[in-house]
Amino acid sequence: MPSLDTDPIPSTPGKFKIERTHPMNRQFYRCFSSSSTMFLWALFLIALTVSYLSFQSFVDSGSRYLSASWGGIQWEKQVRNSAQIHRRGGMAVLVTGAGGFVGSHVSLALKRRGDGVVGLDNFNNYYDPSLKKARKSLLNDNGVFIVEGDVNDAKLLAKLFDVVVFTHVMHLAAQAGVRYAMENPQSYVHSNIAGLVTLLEACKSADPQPAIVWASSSSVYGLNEKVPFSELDRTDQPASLYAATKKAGEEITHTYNHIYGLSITGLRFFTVYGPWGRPDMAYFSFTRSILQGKAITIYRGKNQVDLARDFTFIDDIVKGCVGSLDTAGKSTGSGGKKRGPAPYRIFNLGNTSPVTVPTLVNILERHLKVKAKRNIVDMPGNGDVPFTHANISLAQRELGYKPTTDLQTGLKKFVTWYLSYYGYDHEKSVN
Ligand SMILES: O=C(O)[C@H]1O[C@H](OP(=O)(O)OP(=O)(O)OC[C@H]2O[C@@H](n3ccc(=O)[nH]c3=O)[C@H](O)[C@@H]2O)[C@H](O)[C@@H](O)[C@H]1O
Repeated sequence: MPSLDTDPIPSTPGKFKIERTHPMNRQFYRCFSSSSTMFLWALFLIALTVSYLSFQSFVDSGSRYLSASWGGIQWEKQVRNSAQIHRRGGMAVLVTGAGGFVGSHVSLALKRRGDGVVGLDNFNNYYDPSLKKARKSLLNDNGVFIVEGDVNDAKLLAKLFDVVVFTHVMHLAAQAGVRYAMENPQSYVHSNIAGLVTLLEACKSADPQPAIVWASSSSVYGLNEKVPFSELDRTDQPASLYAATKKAGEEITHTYNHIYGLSITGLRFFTVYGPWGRPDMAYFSFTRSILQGKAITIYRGKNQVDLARDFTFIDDIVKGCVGSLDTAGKSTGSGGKKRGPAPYRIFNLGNTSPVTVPTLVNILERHLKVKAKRNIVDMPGNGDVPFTHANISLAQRELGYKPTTDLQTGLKKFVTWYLSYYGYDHEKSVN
């Protein structure tokens, strides 16, 4: 029999370090040599662990209670007021990502026509949170209350559905950005997969169930080369993790439609731009750099072909979102049980006229009256696709969707907003 003093032999050399037994350790081993002492020690350790764990859970629940930014009578009153419907046949809509670019515009449009709107946003710092807070304050001035919280917070969602009978959910909260997925892949799983499932679980259990309209993405077309992209084209070749999570969202929502009777409409947005936009997007960051006199990097595709996007103006996208809410059929389930088939729809929301990135820069130069310093580089393998181009006939037919703003006009509106928001103090225009 090997004694306690014998060195253990590692099964995989190098996996753990062999410690020479210290004289102090010998005493420690002797302590355990009698079985009754060992039993007492074990009891003591168990008691210690149990009291530590209960203390931890007390601290956790206490701090959650103290730091929770939602709950309470006043909070519920704000939520109810915001959800008030002020037109006949109006809807009560929960807008997730309401502090975001598309979310803030859609919330305002719904509120202005008399629908009830409650926002939800976690105000994360993917880009300058002060821009999100400024959107929040604009919405607040227009009677839209944004709850600060995450779509992964099932308790918060349950509470919201408890306080308000939402007829619709406009789900826009997401981790956006194609190239950032290589830097922070987990954030895409957290928001676009886990967050989506948490939200669908809440919607499935709500009684009555709301109809759901949510943001998919043009990026699901990935390496598809058939143009223009139609909803029937293949979407099984994503070029980025962002695209893959959006594609997964389309499959996940299909499951909830199939099993629980949730009414689902997925919208494939094509590179949305405009006032109050996202600072991480090319048109926005180019504007900032041009004004600051910094060089901009323009990616170029294979064989020196310019990249192109079907840039779509925010007002057109808002019309598509509102049209989707207006035409969404009802969910059929209740109490988590399906009572019959419910609609499952997917639409492209694009502009149908792709423009190359260098042309986008030319337009910005004209509007800003400043020459850009261009640094043209080959497109790195970072998830980008060479071009996008939407076929919108389905959305035209079913939603009455008809984009009316060309890139020239839309960028003019963006630049006007940019200069009024950031002024000419270019140092202020941080990311
Ligand atoms: O339709 C979508 O579903 C997506 O649209 C948007 O993605 P993209 O179409 O990639 O927009 P965006 O980043 O503005 O790059 C535009 C062009 O500029 C090029 N580009 C970009 C940056 C740069 O420094 N240089 C450059 O040439 C770049 O190579 C590209 O050709 C949303 O961000 C995304 O969240 C998602 O909603």
